[in-house]
Amino acid sequence: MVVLLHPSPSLSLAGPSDGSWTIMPPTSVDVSASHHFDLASAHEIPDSHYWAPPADEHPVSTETIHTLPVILLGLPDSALQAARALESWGVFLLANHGLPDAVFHGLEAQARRLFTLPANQKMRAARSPGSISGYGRVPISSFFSKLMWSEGFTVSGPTLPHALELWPNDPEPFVAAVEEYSSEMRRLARHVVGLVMHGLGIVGPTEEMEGVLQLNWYPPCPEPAQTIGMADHTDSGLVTILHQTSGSRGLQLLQARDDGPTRWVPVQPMKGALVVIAGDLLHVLSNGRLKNAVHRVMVNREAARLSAAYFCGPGVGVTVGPDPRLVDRELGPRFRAVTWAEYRRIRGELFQGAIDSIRLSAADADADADADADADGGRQENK
Ligand SMILES: O=C(O)CCC(=O)C(=O)O
Ligand SMILES: [Fe+2]
Repeated sequence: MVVLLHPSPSLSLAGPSDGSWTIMPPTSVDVSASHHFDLASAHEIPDSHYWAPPADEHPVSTETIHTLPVILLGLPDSALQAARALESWGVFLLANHGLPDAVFHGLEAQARRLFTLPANQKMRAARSPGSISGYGRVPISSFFSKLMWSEGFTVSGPTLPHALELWPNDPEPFVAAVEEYSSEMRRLARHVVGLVMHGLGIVGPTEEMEGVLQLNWYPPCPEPAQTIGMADHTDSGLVTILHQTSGSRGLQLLQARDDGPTRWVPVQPMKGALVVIAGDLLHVLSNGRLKNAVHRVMVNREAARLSAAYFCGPGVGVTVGPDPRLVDRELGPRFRAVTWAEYRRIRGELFQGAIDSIRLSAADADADADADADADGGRQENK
Protein backbone atom coordinates (compact mmCIF):
# COMPACT_ATOMS: atom_id res chain seq x y z
CA MET A 1 0.00 0.00 0.00
CA VAL A 2 1.65 3.22 -1.03
CA VAL A 3 0.97 6.81 -0.49
CA LEU A 4 1.06 9.50 -3.03
CA LEU A 5 3.91 11.69 -2.34
CA HIS A 6 5.12 15.15 -2.44
CA PRO A 7 8.83 14.52 -2.18
CA SER A 8 10.69 17.20 -0.35
CA PRO A 9 14.11 18.02 -1.73
CA SER A 10 15.19 19.25 1.68
CA LEU A 11 14.63 15.92 3.39
CA SER A 12 16.77 12.87 2.91
CA LEU A 13 14.27 10.10 3.18
CA ALA A 14 14.52 6.41 3.49
CA GLY A 15 11.69 3.97 3.65
CA PRO A 16 11.62 0.46 4.96
CA SER A 17 14.02 -1.66 2.95
CA ASP A 18 11.22 -2.49 0.51
CA GLY A 19 10.62 1.18 -0.23
CA SER A 20 6.91 0.57 0.05
CA TRP A 21 6.03 4.02 1.24
CA THR A 22 7.11 7.49 0.71
CA ILE A 23 6.57 10.48 2.81
CA MET A 24 5.90 14.10 2.56
CA PRO A 25 6.92 16.89 4.86
CA PRO A 26 4.70 17.39 7.87
CA THR A 27 2.05 20.10 7.93
CA SER A 28 0.15 19.04 4.81
CA VAL A 29 -2.62 17.48 6.90
CA ASP A 30 -3.85 18.96 10.12
CA VAL A 31 -3.71 16.01 12.51
CA SER A 32 -5.35 17.95 15.26
CA ALA A 33 -8.57 18.13 13.29
CA SER A 34 -11.00 15.31 12.75
CA HIS A 35 -12.23 14.06 9.41
CA HIS A 36 -14.32 16.39 7.42
CA PHE A 37 -16.83 13.66 6.86
CA ASP A 38 -18.15 10.87 9.00
CA LEU A 39 -16.35 7.61 8.16
CA ALA A 40 -18.95 5.52 9.93
CA SER A 41 -21.76 6.55 7.57
CA ALA A 42 -19.74 6.64 4.31
CA HIS A 43 -21.03 4.59 1.35
CA GLU A 44 -17.98 5.03 -0.83
CA ILE A 45 -14.33 6.02 -0.55
CA PRO A 46 -13.80 9.74 -1.14
CA ASP A 47 -10.67 10.80 -2.98
CA SER A 48 -9.21 12.07 0.30
CA HIS A 49 -9.12 8.46 1.61
CA TYR A 50 -8.40 6.62 -1.63
CA TRP A 51 -5.10 4.71 -1.60
CA ALA A 52 -4.13 3.27 -4.98
CA PRO A 53 -2.53 -0.14 -4.62
CA PRO A 54 1.05 0.23 -5.90
CA ALA A 55 2.35 -1.96 -8.71
CA ASP A 56 4.99 -3.46 -6.40
CA GLU A 57 2.61 -4.25 -3.55
CA HIS A 58 3.91 -7.12 -1.44
CA PRO A 59 1.65 -10.17 -1.32
CA VAL A 60 -0.27 -10.99 1.84
CA SER A 61 0.52 -14.41 3.22
CA THR A 62 -2.43 -16.80 3.11
CA GLU A 63 -0.87 -19.36 5.42
CA THR A 64 -3.38 -20.27 8.06
CA ILE A 65 -0.99 -21.76 10.56
CA HIS A 66 0.04 -19.57 13.41
CA THR A 67 3.46 -18.42 12.27
CA LEU A 68 4.21 -15.75 14.85
CA PRO A 69 6.06 -16.75 18.00
CA VAL A 70 3.99 -16.99 21.16
CA ILE A 71 5.85 -16.22 24.39
CA LEU A 72 4.40 -17.42 27.66
CA LEU A 73 5.50 -15.30 30.59
CA GLY A 74 6.95 -17.20 33.51
CA LEU A 75 8.63 -20.11 31.72
CA PRO A 76 12.34 -20.73 32.31
CA ASP A 77 13.22 -19.87 28.71
CA SER A 78 10.75 -16.95 28.20
CA ALA A 79 13.55 -14.37 28.10
CA LEU A 80 15.61 -16.19 25.49
CA GLN A 81 12.55 -16.95 23.36
CA ALA A 82 11.36 -13.34 23.55
CA ALA A 83 14.74 -12.01 22.38
CA ARG A 84 14.87 -14.59 19.58
CA ALA A 85 11.36 -13.68 18.44
CA LEU A 86 12.30 -10.01 18.21
CA GLU A 87 15.49 -10.89 16.37
CA SER A 88 13.65 -12.78 13.68
CA TRP A 89 10.24 -11.04 13.61
CA GLY A 90 10.32 -7.85 15.66
CA VAL A 91 7.01 -9.05 17.09
CA PHE A 92 5.63 -11.75 19.36
CA LEU A 93 2.35 -12.66 20.95
CA LEU A 94 2.48 -12.46 24.72
CA ALA A 95 0.37 -14.96 26.63
CA ASN A 96 0.11 -15.81 30.31
CA HIS A 97 0.65 -12.15 31.19
CA GLY A 98 -1.64 -12.41 34.19
CA LEU A 99 -3.75 -9.31 33.49
CA PRO A 100 -7.42 -9.82 34.37
CA ASP A 101 -9.97 -9.66 31.53
CA ALA A 102 -11.78 -6.89 33.39
CA VAL A 103 -8.93 -4.45 32.68
CA PHE A 104 -9.37 -4.97 28.93
CA HIS A 105 -13.16 -5.01 29.02
CA GLY A 106 -13.21 -1.80 31.04
CA LEU A 107 -10.99 0.00 28.55
CA GLU A 108 -12.86 -1.37 25.52
CA ALA A 109 -16.22 -0.23 26.86
CA GLN A 110 -14.92 3.29 27.45
CA ALA A 111 -13.14 3.45 24.09
CA ARG A 112 -16.36 2.43 22.33
CA ARG A 113 -18.24 4.99 24.36
CA LEU A 114 -15.77 7.62 23.10
CA PHE A 115 -15.58 6.69 19.44
CA THR A 116 -19.33 6.26 19.01
CA LEU A 117 -20.04 9.78 20.26
CA PRO A 118 -21.31 12.23 17.64
CA ALA A 119 -18.42 13.84 15.72
CA ASN A 120 -19.01 17.32 17.15
CA GLN A 121 -18.81 15.95 20.68
CA LYS A 122 -15.55 14.11 20.01
CA MET A 123 -14.12 17.29 18.54
CA ARG A 124 -14.41 18.96 21.92
CA ALA A 125 -11.44 16.83 22.97
CA ALA A 126 -9.50 17.41 19.72
CA ARG A 127 -5.73 17.61 20.07
CA SER A 128 -4.63 21.18 20.17
CA PRO A 129 -1.74 22.17 17.90
CA GLY A 130 1.57 21.09 19.35
CA SER A 131 -0.02 18.63 21.78
CA ILE A 132 0.01 14.86 21.29
CA SER A 133 -2.85 14.27 23.69
CA GLY A 134 -6.51 14.14 22.65
CA TYR A 135 -8.81 13.10 19.82
CA GLY A 136 -7.97 13.24 16.10
CA ARG A 137 -6.46 11.44 13.16
CA VAL A 138 -3.84 8.78 13.81
CA PRO A 139 -0.63 10.62 14.67
CA ILE A 140 1.29 9.44 11.56
CA SER A 141 -1.31 11.03 9.25
CA SER A 142 0.71 14.18 8.82
CA PHE A 143 3.29 12.30 6.76
CA PHE A 144 0.92 11.12 4.07
CA SER A 145 -0.99 12.92 1.39
CA LYS A 146 -4.03 10.67 1.87
CA LEU A 147 -6.11 10.21 4.98
CA MET A 148 -6.53 6.86 6.70
CA TRP A 149 -9.72 5.02 7.57
CA SER A 150 -9.35 5.51 11.28
CA GLU A 151 -9.55 7.89 14.16
CA GLY A 152 -7.55 7.97 17.35
CA PHE A 153 -7.35 9.20 20.88
CA THR A 154 -3.96 9.69 22.52
CA VAL A 155 -3.43 9.84 26.27
CA SER A 156 -0.18 11.34 27.49
CA GLY A 157 -0.42 12.97 30.88
CA PRO A 158 -3.63 13.50 32.84
CA THR A 159 -6.85 12.00 31.45
CA LEU A 160 -9.38 14.06 33.40
CA PRO A 161 -9.23 17.29 31.33
CA HIS A 162 -10.13 15.38 28.16
CA ALA A 163 -12.77 13.28 29.88
CA LEU A 164 -14.40 16.48 31.13
CA GLU A 165 -14.46 17.87 27.59
CA LEU A 166 -16.20 14.72 26.38
CA TRP A 167 -18.55 14.05 29.29
CA PRO A 168 -18.76 17.11 31.55
CA ASN A 169 -21.16 15.30 33.90
CA ASP A 170 -19.69 11.83 33.88
CA PRO A 171 -15.93 11.80 33.26
CA GLU A 172 -15.06 9.30 35.95
CA PRO A 173 -15.62 5.91 34.21
CA PHE A 174 -13.34 6.92 31.33
CA VAL A 175 -10.63 8.24 33.64
CA ALA A 176 -10.76 5.13 35.84
CA ALA A 177 -10.58 2.70 32.90
CA VAL A 178 -7.74 4.55 31.12
CA GLU A 179 -5.71 5.02 34.27
CA GLU A 180 -6.07 1.43 35.41
CA TYR A 181 -5.14 0.16 31.95
CA SER A 182 -2.15 2.50 31.63
CA SER A 183 -0.79 1.56 35.00
CA GLU A 184 -1.06 -2.18 34.23
CA MET A 185 0.63 -1.60 30.87
CA ARG A 186 3.43 0.46 32.43
CA ARG A 187 4.20 -2.42 34.75
CA LEU A 188 3.95 -5.04 32.02
CA ALA A 189 6.00 -3.05 29.51
CA ARG A 190 8.78 -2.65 32.01
CA HIS A 191 8.70 -6.36 32.68
CA VAL A 192 8.78 -7.17 28.96
CA VAL A 193 11.71 -4.82 28.26
CA GLY A 194 13.59 -6.36 31.20
CA LEU A 195 12.83 -9.84 29.89
CA VAL A 196 14.12 -9.04 26.42
CA MET A 197 17.29 -7.45 27.84
CA HIS A 198 17.80 -10.53 29.91
CA GLY A 199 17.33 -12.68 26.81
CA LEU A 200 20.06 -10.65 25.13
CA GLY A 201 22.32 -11.15 28.12
CA ILE A 202 22.26 -7.51 29.22
CA VAL A 203 20.53 -5.44 31.85
CA GLY A 204 18.50 -2.71 30.22
CA PRO A 205 17.13 0.70 31.11
CA THR A 206 14.13 -0.69 32.90
CA GLU A 207 14.22 1.72 35.80
CA GLU A 208 12.86 4.81 34.18
CA MET A 209 10.28 4.37 31.48
CA GLU A 210 7.37 6.39 30.29
CA GLY A 211 4.40 5.50 28.16
CA VAL A 212 1.73 6.87 25.88
CA LEU A 213 -1.62 5.16 25.32
CA GLN A 214 -3.12 5.32 21.84
CA LEU A 215 -6.69 4.15 21.23
CA ASN A 216 -7.41 3.40 17.57
CA TRP A 217 -10.86 3.04 15.96
CA TYR A 218 -11.33 1.77 12.43
CA PRO A 219 -14.98 2.08 11.33
CA PRO A 220 -16.36 -0.53 8.91
CA CYS A 221 -15.46 0.44 5.36
CA PRO A 222 -17.55 0.01 2.16
CA GLU A 223 -14.46 -0.68 -0.04
CA PRO A 224 -11.65 -2.00 2.19
CA ALA A 225 -9.28 -2.65 -0.73
CA GLN A 226 -9.30 1.03 -1.71
CA THR A 227 -8.08 2.48 1.54
CA ILE A 228 -6.00 1.71 4.60
CA GLY A 229 -6.62 1.87 8.35
CA MET A 230 -3.05 2.75 9.28
CA ALA A 231 -0.22 2.97 6.76
CA ASP A 232 3.13 1.14 6.98
CA HIS A 233 5.24 2.37 9.86
CA THR A 234 7.48 1.38 12.73
CA ASP A 235 6.84 2.59 16.27
CA SER A 236 9.34 5.01 17.79
CA GLY A 237 9.82 3.71 21.36
CA LEU A 238 11.30 0.60 22.94
CA VAL A 239 8.25 -1.65 22.78
CA THR A 240 4.57 -1.29 21.96
CA ILE A 241 2.13 -3.51 23.79
CA LEU A 242 -0.92 -3.83 21.62
CA HIS A 243 -4.33 -5.11 22.53
CA GLN A 244 -6.52 -5.98 19.57
CA THR A 245 -10.10 -6.57 20.58
CA SER A 246 -11.12 -10.17 20.15
CA GLY A 247 -11.71 -11.18 16.56
CA SER A 248 -10.50 -7.85 15.22
CA ARG A 249 -8.28 -8.87 12.33
CA GLY A 250 -6.46 -6.29 10.24
CA LEU A 251 -2.96 -5.91 11.69
CA GLN A 252 -0.22 -7.01 9.28
CA LEU A 253 3.51 -7.33 9.70
CA LEU A 254 6.06 -6.96 6.91
CA GLN A 255 8.30 -10.00 6.73
CA ALA A 256 11.48 -10.08 4.66
CA ARG A 257 12.47 -13.67 3.88
CA ASP A 258 15.54 -15.48 2.58
CA ASP A 259 13.44 -18.17 0.97
CA GLY A 260 10.82 -16.06 -0.77
CA PRO A 261 9.61 -12.58 -1.51
CA THR A 262 8.92 -10.07 1.23
CA ARG A 263 5.30 -10.41 2.31
CA TRP A 264 2.71 -9.10 4.70
CA VAL A 265 1.80 -11.52 7.47
CA PRO A 266 -1.60 -11.02 9.12
CA VAL A 267 -1.35 -10.99 12.91
CA GLN A 268 -4.35 -13.09 13.94
CA PRO A 269 -5.77 -12.04 17.29
CA MET A 270 -5.23 -14.77 19.86
CA LYS A 271 -7.61 -14.86 22.77
CA GLY A 272 -6.00 -13.50 25.90
CA ALA A 273 -2.72 -12.63 24.16
CA LEU A 274 -1.20 -9.21 23.61
CA VAL A 275 1.03 -8.26 20.69
CA VAL A 276 4.51 -6.97 21.53
CA ILE A 277 6.10 -4.88 18.78
CA ALA A 278 9.76 -3.81 18.94
CA GLY A 279 10.17 -0.11 18.18
CA ASP A 280 13.00 1.95 16.73
CA LEU A 281 14.69 2.58 20.09
CA LEU A 282 14.91 -1.14 20.86
CA HIS A 283 16.52 -1.58 17.46
CA VAL A 284 19.01 1.15 18.46
CA LEU A 285 19.63 -0.27 21.94
CA SER A 286 20.33 -3.71 20.50
CA ASN A 287 22.65 -2.14 17.89
CA GLY A 288 20.36 -3.34 15.14
CA ARG A 289 20.05 -6.92 16.40
CA LEU A 290 16.34 -6.75 17.20
CA LYS A 291 14.01 -5.82 14.35
CA ASN A 292 11.89 -2.70 14.52
CA ALA A 293 8.82 -4.23 12.94
CA VAL A 294 7.12 -2.52 9.99
CA HIS A 295 3.39 -2.96 10.39
CA ARG A 296 0.10 -1.60 9.01
CA VAL A 297 -3.63 -2.04 9.54
CA MET A 298 -6.20 -3.02 6.92
CA VAL A 299 -9.90 -2.35 7.41
CA ASN A 300 -12.93 -4.50 6.73
CA ARG A 301 -16.53 -4.18 5.63
CA GLU A 302 -18.17 -5.96 8.51
CA ALA A 303 -17.19 -4.49 11.84
CA ALA A 304 -15.41 -1.61 13.51
CA ARG A 305 -11.97 -2.51 14.79
CA LEU A 306 -10.68 -1.23 18.11
CA SER A 307 -7.12 -1.43 19.32
CA ALA A 308 -5.16 -0.01 22.25
CA ALA A 309 -1.44 0.55 21.73
CA TYR A 310 0.74 1.34 24.72
CA PHE A 311 3.99 2.87 23.48
CA CYS A 312 6.74 2.52 26.03
CA GLY A 313 10.06 4.31 25.92
CA PRO A 314 12.85 5.48 28.20
CA GLY A 315 11.99 8.04 30.86
CA VAL A 316 12.40 11.78 30.38
CA GLY A 317 16.05 12.69 29.81
CA VAL A 318 17.26 9.07 29.55
CA THR A 319 19.35 8.48 26.45
CA VAL A 320 19.30 5.20 24.58
CA GLY A 321 22.23 4.10 22.47
CA PRO A 322 23.64 0.72 21.49
CA ASP A 323 24.49 -1.32 24.58
CA PRO A 324 28.31 -1.75 24.56
CA ARG A 325 27.93 -5.48 25.18
CA LEU A 326 26.16 -5.82 21.85
CA VAL A 327 28.63 -3.71 19.90
CA ASP A 328 31.28 -5.38 17.80
CA ARG A 329 34.68 -3.97 18.79
CA GLU A 330 35.80 -3.71 15.19
CA LEU A 331 32.63 -2.28 13.73
CA GLY A 332 31.59 -0.02 16.58
CA PRO A 333 28.08 1.22 17.40
CA ARG A 334 25.67 1.57 14.51
CA PHE A 335 23.63 4.42 16.01
CA ARG A 336 24.19 7.49 18.11
CA ALA A 337 22.38 7.77 21.44
CA VAL A 338 19.15 9.78 21.68
CA THR A 339 16.42 10.50 24.20
CA TRP A 340 12.89 9.47 23.23
CA ALA A 341 11.85 13.12 23.07
CA GLU A 342 14.72 13.96 20.73
CA TYR A 343 14.01 10.95 18.56
CA ARG A 344 10.32 11.82 18.35
CA ARG A 345 11.30 15.31 17.31
CA ILE A 346 13.46 13.90 14.52
CA ARG A 347 10.64 11.60 13.49
CA GLY A 348 8.37 14.59 13.38
CA GLU A 349 10.54 15.91 10.57
CA LEU A 350 11.79 12.78 8.84
CA PHE A 351 9.27 10.12 9.85
CA GLN A 352 10.79 6.75 8.91
CA GLY A 353 13.94 8.51 7.74
CA ALA A 354 14.68 9.24 11.41
CA ILE A 355 16.41 5.94 12.06
CA ASP A 356 18.85 6.54 9.21
CA SER A 357 19.56 10.04 10.42
CA ILE A 358 20.99 8.68 13.70
CA ARG A 359 22.91 5.87 11.99
CA LEU A 360 26.66 6.22 12.39
CA SER A 361 29.03 5.70 9.52
CA ALA A 362 32.14 3.57 10.17
CA ALA A 363 34.16 6.79 10.60
CA ASP A 364 31.65 8.15 13.15
CA ALA A 365 31.76 4.85 15.01
CA ASP A 366 35.58 5.03 15.18
CA ALA A 367 35.42 8.56 16.56
CA ASP A 368 32.78 7.41 19.03
CA ALA A 369 34.92 4.47 20.15
CA ASP A 370 37.92 6.80 20.58
CA ALA A 371 35.81 9.19 22.63
CA ASP A 372 34.61 6.28 24.77
CA ALA A 373 38.18 5.08 25.24
CA ASP A 374 39.25 8.61 26.23
CA ALA A 375 36.37 8.83 28.66
CA ASP A 376 37.28 5.44 30.13
CA GLY A 377 40.89 6.53 30.41
CA GLY A 378 39.72 9.67 32.16
CA ARG A 379 37.61 7.71 34.58
CA GLN A 380 40.49 5.38 35.39
CA GLU A 381 42.83 8.26 36.01
CA ASN A 382 40.32 9.74 38.38
CA LYS A 383 39.91 6.60 40.40
O1 LIG B 1 -4.45 -0.97 15.44
C1 LIG B 1 -3.48 -1.71 15.44
O2 LIG B 1 -3.57 -2.92 15.52
C2 LIG B 1 -2.09 -1.15 15.31
C3 LIG B 1 -1.96 0.25 15.78
C4 LIG B 1 -0.59 0.80 15.59
O3 LIG B 1 0.23 0.25 14.89
C5 LIG B 1 -0.21 2.05 16.27
O4 LIG B 1 -1.07 2.65 16.93
O5 LIG B 1 0.97 2.45 16.13
FE1 LIG C 1 2.21 1.02 15.29
